[in-house]
Formats: sequence, C-alpha cells, structure tokens
Amino acid sequence: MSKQENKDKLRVYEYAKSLNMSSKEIITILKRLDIPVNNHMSVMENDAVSKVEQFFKDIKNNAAAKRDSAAASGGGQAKAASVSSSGNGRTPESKSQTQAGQDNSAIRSTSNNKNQSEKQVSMNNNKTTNQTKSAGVATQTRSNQSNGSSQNNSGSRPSSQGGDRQGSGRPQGQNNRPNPSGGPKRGPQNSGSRPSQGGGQGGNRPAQGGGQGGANRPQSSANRSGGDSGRPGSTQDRARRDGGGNNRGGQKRFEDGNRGGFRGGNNNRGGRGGRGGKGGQQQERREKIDNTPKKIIVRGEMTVGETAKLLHKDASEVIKKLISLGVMATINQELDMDTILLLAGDFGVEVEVKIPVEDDRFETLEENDDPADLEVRPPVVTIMGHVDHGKTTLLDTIRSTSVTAGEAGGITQHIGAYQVEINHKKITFLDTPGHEAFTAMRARGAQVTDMTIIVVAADDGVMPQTVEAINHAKAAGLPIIVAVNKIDKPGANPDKVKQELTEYELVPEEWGGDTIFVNVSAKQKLGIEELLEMILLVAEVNEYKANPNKRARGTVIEAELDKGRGPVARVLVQHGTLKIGDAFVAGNCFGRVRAMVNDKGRRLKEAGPSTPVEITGLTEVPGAGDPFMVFEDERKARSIADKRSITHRQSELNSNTRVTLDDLFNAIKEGEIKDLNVIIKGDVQGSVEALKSSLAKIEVEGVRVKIIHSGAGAITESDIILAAASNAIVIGFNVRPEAQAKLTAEQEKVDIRLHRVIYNVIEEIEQAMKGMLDPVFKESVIGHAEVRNTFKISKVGTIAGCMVTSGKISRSAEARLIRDGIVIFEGKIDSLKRFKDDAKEVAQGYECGITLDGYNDLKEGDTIEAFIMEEVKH
Ligand SMILES: Nc1nc2c(ncn2[C@@H]2O[C@H](COP(=O)(O)OP(=O)(O)OP(=O)(O)O)[C@@H](O)[C@H]2O)c(=O)[nH]1
Repeated sequence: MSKQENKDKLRVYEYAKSLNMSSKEIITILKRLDIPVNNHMSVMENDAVSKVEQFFKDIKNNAAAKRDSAAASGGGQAKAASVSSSGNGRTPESKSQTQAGQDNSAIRSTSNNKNQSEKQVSMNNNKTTNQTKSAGVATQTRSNQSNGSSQNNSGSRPSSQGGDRQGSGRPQGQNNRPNPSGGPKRGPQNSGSRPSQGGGQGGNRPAQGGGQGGANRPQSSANRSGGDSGRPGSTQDRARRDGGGNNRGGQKRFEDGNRGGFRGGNNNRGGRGGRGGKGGQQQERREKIDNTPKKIIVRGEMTVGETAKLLHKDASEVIKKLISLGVMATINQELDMDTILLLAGDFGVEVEVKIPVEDDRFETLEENDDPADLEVRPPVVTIMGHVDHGKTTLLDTIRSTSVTAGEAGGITQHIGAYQVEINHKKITFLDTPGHEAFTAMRARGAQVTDMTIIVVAADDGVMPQTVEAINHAKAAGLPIIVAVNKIDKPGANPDKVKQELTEYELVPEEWGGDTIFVNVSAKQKLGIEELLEMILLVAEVNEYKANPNKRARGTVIEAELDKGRGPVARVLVQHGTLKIGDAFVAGNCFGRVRAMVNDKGRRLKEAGPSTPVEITGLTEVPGAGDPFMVFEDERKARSIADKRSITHRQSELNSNTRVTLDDLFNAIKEGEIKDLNVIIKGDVQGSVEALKSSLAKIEVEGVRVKIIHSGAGAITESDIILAAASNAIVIGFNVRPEAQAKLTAEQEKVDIRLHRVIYNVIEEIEQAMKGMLDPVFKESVIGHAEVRNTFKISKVGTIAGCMVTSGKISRSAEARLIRDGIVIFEGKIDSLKRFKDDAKEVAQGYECGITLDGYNDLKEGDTIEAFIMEEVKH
C-alpha cells in the first residue's frame, strides 16, 4: 500500500481500544490484510480502517450465513459443496497435487473429490498432520507458489498476484482440499470472475468441506474467500466449519485463525492488495503471527480454559478439538494428563510434563546431598532366618554383650531397634527379627535396612524359611552375612550349612566365594565379636553415609498408644538430625517431638542418621513402616498429615470397593469369592504388620484372608463386636483378650485364636482355609423302588425285579436297602435294566431290574432308596 496522508492519525492501539480489542489482534488483522504495520504505535490510515471494518463485516456475514446454514441439513451443505466444487474451484492447485487430469468434467471432479476426501481422511488421521500443516506451511508454500504460478500461467492466470495467491493458498488446499479436478476450467473462471478473491478456492473449499472435518482450518480460509465472492455454497460451508471461532468475531479467534482459515483469507486479500510476487515473504511473515507455542510445560491437570490459554487457543477451538477427539467438555472441565497430551499433540504442540512432588507425598522426595555434606553413619542390620534357629537369642546376645561403657546400667528399652558399639563404631540392629517384618516394611516403601544376617542353626541346616529369608534379602539387593548358629551343639555341622548354602549362591570366601560366614553360638556367646566386626567390614566397603545437618527424615519402626504417654512412635532416623521440638509428619499423623528416648532409656536432645529413638508428642498412632519427616512448623505438619490421611482414606475406599461385607455374602454364595475375615491384635505394630503380610501371602485356591482391622494392644470388646458383625475371627499375637471382651466373645460365639509364634498362626489359618474349600455334600433322595421279585443268576448275583414307586432310580446313584424301616445295606447300584437293556435311569411307574454292588441278599418287599450326594454351594 502506498502511503497516504492520514487526517486523524489514528494509531493502532487507539483503534484497538475503540473496538475493545488488543493492539496485537489489530496488528494481526492488518498483517493478514497485507497492510503494513510495525507496532501498536503505527498509524492506521483510513484505507486500513475501512479494510479492517470490511474484514469484520465479512466475518459477520459469514456468521449470519453460518446461522442460516445451521438450520439447513448436512446434506444441504454437502450439496452446496459439490455444486461449488463442480461449478468452480481452484482446481489448478488440486490438480497439481493430485496430478489429476486437467480437462475435467463435473463427473470427474466429483470422483476426484471423493478420492481426495479419502486422501484427506487418511492425512487427518495421521497424527502429524496438524504439525505438518502449521510447521510445513512456509516451506510448502514456496514450492506451491512456484507450482501454482506455473500452473496458473498455463491455466490462463497470468496475473502473478493471482498466481501467488493461489499458490500461497495452496498449501492448505493441498493438505486438505481435494477438489482435484476441474482445474483448468476453473482457473479461467476464477480469473475471469474474481481473480483477486481467489474465487476458485472458495468454490473448491466447499466441495471438500462437505467431506472433511479434520481439514478444517485451511478450508475455512478458502471458504471465507468463497464467502467473499458471495457464493452461497462456500459461505455456508465456511460458516459451518469455522463455526464458533470466526463467527463470534471474537479477538482470540483471530489468532486461532492464524494457522488456518485466516491465512487463506490473507492470501486472498493479498491478491487484492496487489502484492504480487511477495507471496512467499508474506507467508513467512504470517508464520510468525501464528503464536501457537512449540512446546508447553504441563504441571498437572488443567481445565479446558487453562489448557486453551497455555496453547494460545480460544477455548471454543479447544472444545471443538476435544469433540473431534471424542471428548465432550466445557470450559471449566478438568482435563486429565492423557487428554492434555492428546490435545496438544493434535495442535502440534510438544508437551513437557513437570509434575512437582508435593510435600504431602514427601516419601517420594529425593534429596540430593552434596557429597561433601555426607558423613559415615552406622549400618542398619536385620536378622533373618528359619524359626528357632536363634534369631532372638542372637539379637539379645549382641545387645547384652556390646553395650558401651557409658551406657552400661541403662534400662533396656524395646524400641524396635538398638545400637551397639564395637571398636568405637556403632551398628544399629532392627530387633523385629524375620523376613516377614522386613518385607512388610519394604512393601510399604520403607528401605530401612543396609544388610542382612541370615541365621542358620548348625544342627538343623538350611530350612524353608532360610531360603525365603535369602530370597527376601536378595530381592532387596542387600549384602548378606551368614551366621552359622548353635555351633556349641553336639550335632552342629557348620560345613554342611556352608555346603547347602552354595545352592543359593552364598559361597564362603574360603571356598572362593564372596559371602562372609561366621560361626557363632548365640547361647554361649561365641563368635559374636567376629560377627560384629564382619558387619563393620561390610559397612566400610559399602560406605553408608548420610547428611546429618538437615531436617530429619526416616521410618516408623513401630508405634503404639501408651496409656500414660499417649501415642508413642519408635522411629529410625535415616537422614538429617531429629531434635526435640521438631514438628513432623509420620504417616498420616503429625506432632512435635516432645521427648526422645534411645534404646538404653536415655533421653536424647537430638538423634542423627541410623539412630533409633522412641518419640512422644504425636497426636495419633502411625503405622509401622510409615515414613516420617520434619517440617518447618506444626501447622504445616498438620496440613500435610490431613492431606495424607484424605488420600489414604480414598485409596483404602477404592481398594475396599471390590468386596464389601454386604457383597461378600453374595459373592461367597455365588462361589465367586471366599474371604476369611480376620482381626489381628498384636503386642507391637511391628508384629502386627509382619502377621498381616504373612497372612496376605497365604494362597489357598479361591479363598483369601481379608484383614478388616488390626492394631497393637489387647483384644477389646469393640474388636469382638466388629468381628461378630463381620463374621470374622480374631487373632491375638502375644496379647490376651480383656475380661469383658472374653465374655462378649463367648456370647457372640466369636472365635479368638491366641498365638505366640507367627508360623503357627499361618499354619492354622491355612488349614482353616483349606477346610473351607473341602466341599460339603448333602444327601438328596431321588427315588424309591419296591422289590417285587428276586432272581438269582450265577456270576451276576441277585437281580431284584422292582417297580419304581417314587421319583426315579438312576444307575449312577447310590442306594440303600431298607427292610422294615431298617437300613440293611448302603452302597452303589451295580446294574439297572429295563427288560434286557441297560438303562441310565428308570422313572416312577416303570419296572426295572436292579443289582446292588456287593449285596445279594435282597428280598421281596424290600425298598431300594436311591440317593445322590450333592455339593453344597457356599
Ligand atoms: N544350644 C544353643 N541353643 C540356642 C542357640 N541359639 C538359640 N538357641 C536356642 O534355640 C531356641 C530358639 O531360639 P530363638 O532365639 O527363640 O530362635 P528364633 O529364631 O528367634 O525363633 P522364632 O522367634 O520362633 O522364629 C531357644 O531355645 C534358644 O535358647 C545357640 O547358639 N546354641
């Protein structure tokens, strides 16, 4: 455009303001209209203003047309499309793409359209289509342009503008628009009638419009020009396709249009504006206007509105896209991650997902310490092994023999773990022995242990639980030290143990392997020091370190409600240092460390890494294996605990939805599921957890243990009531029922099982469950027959000639012979005959011959009762 004196010196920003639009939007429109503009301070000439206004008018017209067409049926649209496609069309482009014949008839154009529709569909299906469309436009445009111009030239469209226009419009047309045929003829038509408007495109578009959804944008641009040229078909089509976007004339819409429709419009205008030969540059410029981001960062679920904003899209466009993806959504609807990814992908936008770890899931938080801040910490050791191989004795012996001088005389506290010192180095032992407890912790995500001592009794050798323990330790990737115990016993054969363990890849060093074996006698206190030294050796090799100078983090080993002190948690500090007064979260509970006691009963002010301590100051009792972490203040701790308990409840609810007590009965009746409901009460949370995980592992076909309640402490009356209501049994592990609970249990006939050894509990439950599975049979009498005659036949025995008096007699049934009301015999029916033929069954009112298996003393007047055993369904 040439410069003009402008009288009023209206600047872009002023004009935008007058329309209640942003400068950016006006600039966008001006650029589309090929009106030079630099920035919001640029002066808008009258001509520019009128062109922009015309632009708005066009949009309004199109919107009106769309409204009109909305009433019309889809068929109408299709018709319009086909009409316009055959009637005109920018066929040259299409042709260039499809290589379709140039002389075309309406027929051919139609068929080509069809082909193209198909082609488009497949393109649209291609995930990259959109990207290609947007990203590839600039480059494509150029090549198209050249194609276009040459074609146009040949197609009687010398005008470079026209050529450019079409060329630039083509990329879109190419991608989407079929209109393949009709080309040459149309070219001339277009140039003749409305060259600058690219009428051919307009005509073309509708044709495609009929068939394709995915190709919208490009088409809509073309349509728009069609609309300009006043063709009803194209207008409708465009209106339909552009839909809410353009019609509403809104601001953002324009941006949306950038990538498709308006670009086409632009080109057309370009033609009008006489920017011949600059098509390529314009195209590039237009590319810049497309403000669809290349990449977005998503930090979680978002509403449609938020997503649209992030994608620099109008919400309506996003909603439309969602509909095309099969998701019906409103602007305020939350979109899940998958949908956001799908949506962005469809817009050709790359997504980087950055979901921040929330404080309330602090156990997943990974803290990377500067290696310089790390200090050596004591190793944390678990003792595992087969039942009665001496785990507890070994733990006791280690504890009693390795008390540091300063702590001697302290009152030993059971806090789930203890520390010993040897050669001025500490070792922490978890004192809930057994792999069940260990794995229960591990299952909860708690990685507490650094190494495992596998205890094997030298007089007993490798037993099933030894192997299990090895596998558990291996699964956790822990170093193993083998303590061959009870070497004091006469039958002890440590070498046999070594030999057996080679099968499990535990080869002693002296045999060329890398497993440390130590012969000990927990009872006689032999080899204990050597064992401890070996632990330190392994620790040294593995360099266990932690940063003591930060807020504490660790794991709850066990917890209980103490009558005097309230909730008490025994925790192992794993990182940082726990101090008196620290606010913290443990599991779903929170608190402030009121008092801290170590395993020797000494009050501590602070506890560093690998230190087990018992803390008070919690509001509730956390669970064994729960993570704990210190937070800046109690308020924060409380809010995190609250959030965690909500999440926990939800997940529990979800996990319980499969079987509710109500459903349980039906499920059992239908034979779908059989649950053994169990309530577990134990002395400490650690043993309860161990028992729970062991019970969960019981596998008896079709039946499973369902723990409906568990906790530390005596069996209370409320436990019994719950058990009665839920048809559950109560297992007490190292606890007794309270007096009232015992009474109620007797009244309610609730089964209480008291145990001191986990193994026994498992065995008992397993047997009970197997018992449940044994089918229960019920006798069902199916008929009676009266003996009328008897025939003795050698080799066969006595045949009773009978009349079936009730029901039926079946050969597979069992029978009892009744004489004078007394059962004389009970057994199988050997043969059942009707005349001379074998019969499967004989019904009431018929005669038959019966022989009984192993019984011949049948007499006239006897009654044979046939019965079957039916399985009683649970
Ligand atoms: N002679 C001898 N007996 C031992 C030794 N260690 C343990 N025992 C005995 O073996 C039995 C079982 O020992 P525990 O320490 O209870 O064994 P455990 O592996 O803890 O057993 P559970 O807790 O039942 O799994 C006890 O009677 C101990 O006194 C030992 O070194 N020598």
